[in-house]
Amino acid sequence: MADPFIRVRGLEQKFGTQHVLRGVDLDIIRGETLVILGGSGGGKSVLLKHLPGLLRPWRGTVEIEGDDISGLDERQLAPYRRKVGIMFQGGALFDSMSVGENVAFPLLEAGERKGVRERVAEALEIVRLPGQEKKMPSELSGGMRKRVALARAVVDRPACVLYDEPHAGLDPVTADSIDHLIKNLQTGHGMTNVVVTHEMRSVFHIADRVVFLQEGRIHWIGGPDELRATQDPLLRNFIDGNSGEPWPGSTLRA
Ligand SMILES: Nc1ncnc2c1ncn2[C@@H]1O[C@H](COP(=O)(O)OP(=O)(O)OP(=O)(O)O)[C@@H](O)[C@H]1O
Repeated sequence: MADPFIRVRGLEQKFGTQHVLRGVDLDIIRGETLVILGGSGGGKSVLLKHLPGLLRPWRGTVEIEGDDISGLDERQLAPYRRKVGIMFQGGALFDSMSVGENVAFPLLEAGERKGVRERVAEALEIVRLPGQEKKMPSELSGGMRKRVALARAVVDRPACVLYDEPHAGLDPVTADSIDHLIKNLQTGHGMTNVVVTHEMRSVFHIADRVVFLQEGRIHWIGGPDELRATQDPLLRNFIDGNSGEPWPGSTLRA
């Protein structure tokens, strides 16, 4: 098996009585783009948050490059978090800060003082927003906000980037441009990508492997071609966007 950058074993998460993750085993291979699919509320975002230690496992372990991070405190987690950038759901920019200040934020948090301006400029180049440092988030379109969020996720040159629904709220063309950026980070910059999305078009464009999470467990894992051909009823309905409910008048047509 190829070299895993992140290894998840027996991961379980409970919130009160709600058992959200019920034993997830997953290897995230260095340099791949892994897409996580699944129904709403199935635990995709919770799984994503475990990867850089933003949540502590109820049971099980998460390893980054062979080191078990599941028992570490915030200070001990800091070097691992620098290896794993996150583009949060909705972009989550600080509205009172300029684009440049937003992108610089993780570097300043990590105590970096030298070369910050250059690295911010480089990150904005990568997301194809060069020279936009002075703009305020309120002046940006939804797609541009996502790009700024992506620049912030990669400014510290992480080995791996996590994306929580990067296409949410975008038109198909803008969503496609985000896919190009994601793929370019993998092929041009050697990054490992883990993407939670509902966009099937994007899955077939960017994924090397796909994981389908169902009720807190991995129901299916495979490549995009296997996904296209699958006869698994759960996956078929998901791919075809079929809830199984009848349409009004459908009996008349039958
Ligand atoms: N911090 C938390 N405290 C309590 N419950 C939580 C917490 N985070 C998530 N949950 C619950 O865990 C379940 C799974 O949430 P999660 O956000 O991972 O779903 P998801 O698969 O990403 O869904 P969606 O596609 O709708 O975003 C939900 O029922 C959610 O309410």
